[in-house]
Amino acid sequence: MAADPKAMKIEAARAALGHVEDGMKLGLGTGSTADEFVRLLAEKVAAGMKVVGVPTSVRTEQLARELGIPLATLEEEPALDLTIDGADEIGPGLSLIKGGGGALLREKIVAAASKKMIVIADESKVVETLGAFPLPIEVNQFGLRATMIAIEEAGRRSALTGEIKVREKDGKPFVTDGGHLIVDASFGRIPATKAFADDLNMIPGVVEHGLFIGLASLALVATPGGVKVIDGKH
Ligand SMILES: O=C[C@H](O)[C@H](O)[C@H](O)COP(=O)(O)O
Repeated sequence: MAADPKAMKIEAARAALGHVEDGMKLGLGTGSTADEFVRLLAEKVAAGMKVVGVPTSVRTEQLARELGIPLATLEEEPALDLTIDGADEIGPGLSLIKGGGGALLREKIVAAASKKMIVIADESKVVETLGAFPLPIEVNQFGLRATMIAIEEAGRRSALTGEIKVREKDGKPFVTDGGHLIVDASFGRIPATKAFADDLNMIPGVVEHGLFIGLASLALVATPGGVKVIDGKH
C-alpha cells in the first residue's frame, strides 16, 4: 500500500465499510478521514445498501447530503448501531484526542449513543501517551477568562502546564456548530488521562473536551503494510 496519507485514510475507511451492515443506523464522524468513509459509504448506498446516517457536524451533513446518503438527526434516531470517526491521536486502550476539526461535542454525543465506535486513521495518529496534539476543549463563550483560568488550574493539579489559547479561524474566534468556542491546551503528554478528563468535566464553563475514554471499541489503522486492527488493549 502507498504511504500517501490520503491513500491511507481511504484504506482505513474502506476497512471500516466492512463493518457496516444493511439496515444499520450509523454515526458519521467529522474530518478528512471520516470524509473518505462518507464517500465510500455513498457508493454502497448508490449500489442499494440501506443505511441511515446521523452526522456529527454541519460539514459532514453537507457532504453526506450531496452524496445522497439518507440522513436523520439524533433526535429522530437516538440509538445508533455504529459510529465511524477519525481521531487526532489514538492512545493506550483506544483513548483518543478528538476535536482538531472542532466537532468534538457532537462527535462525543453521537459516539455515546452508539453501540460501537470504530476509529479510522493512518498510523501517524497512534501514540504511546496522549497529548502531543493540543487538547481541544469546547467552552461556553460566557466567562471565557474564568474558564481558561480554571482549565490551567486543572492542568496544574495533573502536573500539566503549557499554553492554552482560544482557537481562531480567519483571524476571528472559531465558533463550533453548537455556538461555543474551542480552547486548545498544549499541555504535552497527559499520562493520567482519566483523572484529568474528570477534572475538566467539573469546570462549569467547559461544555466538553476532546478526551474520548472508553468510547471506541476498535481502531482500523492504515499502515504502508496494510490495515492494522487495534481492539482496545494496545
Ligand atoms: O473535530 C474533528 C474530529 O475530531 C476529527 O475526527 C479529528 O480532528 C481527525 O480529523 P482528520 O481525520 O482530518 O485528521
